[in-house]
Amino acid sequence: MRIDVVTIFPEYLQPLRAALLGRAIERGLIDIGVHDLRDWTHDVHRAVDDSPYGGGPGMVMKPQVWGPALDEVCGEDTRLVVPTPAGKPFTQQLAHAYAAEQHLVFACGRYEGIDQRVVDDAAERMPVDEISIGDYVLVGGEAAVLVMVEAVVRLLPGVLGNPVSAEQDSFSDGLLEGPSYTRPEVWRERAVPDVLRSGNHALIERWRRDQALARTFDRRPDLLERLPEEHLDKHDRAV
Ligand SMILES: Nc1cc(-c2ccc3ccn(Cc4ccccn4)c3c2)[nH]n1
Repeated sequence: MRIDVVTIFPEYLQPLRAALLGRAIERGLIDIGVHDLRDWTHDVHRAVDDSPYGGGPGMVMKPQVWGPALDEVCGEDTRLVVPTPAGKPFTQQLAHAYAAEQHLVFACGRYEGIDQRVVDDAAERMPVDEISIGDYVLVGGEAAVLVMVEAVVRLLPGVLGNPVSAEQDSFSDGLLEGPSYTRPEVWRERAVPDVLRSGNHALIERWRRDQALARTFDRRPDLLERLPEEHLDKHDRAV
């Protein structure tokens, strides 16, 4: 998979080259390109924004700069992803869909966003998704891209040391993950739940599912409403 990011703050994307993602790049599992949008400006001031038509606060990013940038960075098999507070929600399901793509290009806006004609024009040549990572407002798209790239790349074969955990993720079975424990057995007078040291794998699996159901019910009841009917057995309903 190839990922390209267009931004006026290329340095903001440096974390993509660290740790797990950095190792995935070194191992050739992904290629990542970060491009400075100002490389496509034409004026001495390298302007990327202008006042909004219709008035209102802030500035809007110029189509004459974004257009040529995306023309050059995007290719035949590109999916363009544009982070925005007004986007469709980014979910684990969407992360899996993106992990199957050949080429993702992320367009990082700043100010009040990018002139809408840039998205409309690109959508005539490629799939374009306007995506929100949550119901809060950031200053620009870069932090959203770091989140999405991490969620996508960890799903690629060979990236995670323990691939099983990608399937057992929170959300993968529709529930939140329950609590985890490691040594020591007792820490600040708090003991690890006995069942986890019982060696009885059926009991452990049942306890973990009960914990996941209880936590989901408490923190994200909306996820339970979305679960397909057959997803909960009669024991689950009793939890
Ligand atoms: N889930 C998300 C995504 C964003 C996001 C993504 C890209 C941009 C480019 C500019 N801004 C600031 C801004 C503020 C006000 C209205 C429009 N945009 C962004 C914010 N915020 N929250």
